[in-house]
Amino acid sequence: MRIAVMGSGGLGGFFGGRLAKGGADVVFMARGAHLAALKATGLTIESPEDPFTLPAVQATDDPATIGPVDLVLFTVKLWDTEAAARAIAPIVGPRTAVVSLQNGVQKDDMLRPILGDNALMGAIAQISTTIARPGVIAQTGTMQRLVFGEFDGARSERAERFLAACLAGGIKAEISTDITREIWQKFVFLVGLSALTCATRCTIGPVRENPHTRAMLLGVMEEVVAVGRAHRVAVPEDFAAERLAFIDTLPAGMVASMFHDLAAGRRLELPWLSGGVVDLGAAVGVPTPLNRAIRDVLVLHADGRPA
Ligand SMILES: NC(=O)C1=CN([C@@H]2O[C@H](COP(=O)(O)OP(=O)(O)OC[C@H]3O[C@@H](n4cnc5c(N)ncnc54)[C@H](OP(=O)(O)O)[C@@H]3O)[C@@H](O)[C@H]2O)C=CC1
Ligand SMILES: CC(C)(CO)C(=O)C(=O)O
Repeated sequence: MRIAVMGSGGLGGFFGGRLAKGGADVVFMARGAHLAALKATGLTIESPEDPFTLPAVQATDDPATIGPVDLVLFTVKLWDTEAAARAIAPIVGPRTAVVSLQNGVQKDDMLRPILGDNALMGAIAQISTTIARPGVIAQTGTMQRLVFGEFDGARSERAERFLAACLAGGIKAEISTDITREIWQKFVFLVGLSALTCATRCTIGPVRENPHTRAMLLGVMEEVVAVGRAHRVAVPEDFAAERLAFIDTLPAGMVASMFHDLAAGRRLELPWLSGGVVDLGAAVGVPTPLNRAIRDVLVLHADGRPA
């Protein structure tokens, strides 16, 4: 299976690396020092479970040199979505699947006008990875899971082929027949985790212990559930409470990726997380005061560290 990774950072580098290790024909799209290192010394995955190095990988910043592929793993940060989608036009043929592992529930609607309905397959990724240094991806913890599927629920041949490639590479992967619900359910958890860890500058341990922050965490997630249900997504009504129980099982030191971005003074995906909840809530008349407050206290950091 010929696979191109658009944005070979924490997420794309990790999953693209595992797919290549499993025998897929993978080309990595990257830029800057990371691209130079991939070309010079290959790709290294630092992982507590299964570290490995691929000493030589195909890497480029020019999609025109790749030719049409079977599947594009789309893994740029959300603010790069439109530009990266336009850049991959030369490698998307009539049967190419484009699988966005990005966070949030708006990513596929951002891609659809550029790439068309047929190209898109829905997906979520559960993992914690980052570019440790050029050419090197570091995984925190051992959680790694991909869930993907066609938006119409069909178990398509391209989804089955991708599943086989994932499993060959040691990726814990599965096909979902209700991928829209999966994407929203991950969104409920991610918005809660990112909102509360960023607003408090604390890990999830103290957030879930304190009655005030615990109530706010639950309230933030309840708003996401209400917005999803108003958008006719079959998220169970009590899903926020269920996620809170799940959060109680997580390591106390866990934070969201947006917390790392905030701590490092990098740009934030806030407009598509709590900000996305506010916008999507407004579109269907569902009030989202807690997510609005989170968005409004973090907004000064959304473009990176304020001067
Ligand atoms: N990392 C994780 O653990 C998880 C991340 N996600 C989501 O996945 C998405 C990606 O996150 P993550 O992997 O952490 O981000 P990274 O910043 O680590 O990786 C994105 C990479 O894409 C590169 N890039 C952007 N545009 C282009 C382009 N046109 N051509 C070539 N390369 C390009 C960036 O380069 P440059 O640095 O130069 O901009 C960067 O190296 C986000 O939506 C995130 O929320 C979801 C689950 C877990
Ligand atoms: C919650 C988590 C770690 C799950 O993959 C995530 O997606 C993020 O923090 O961006």
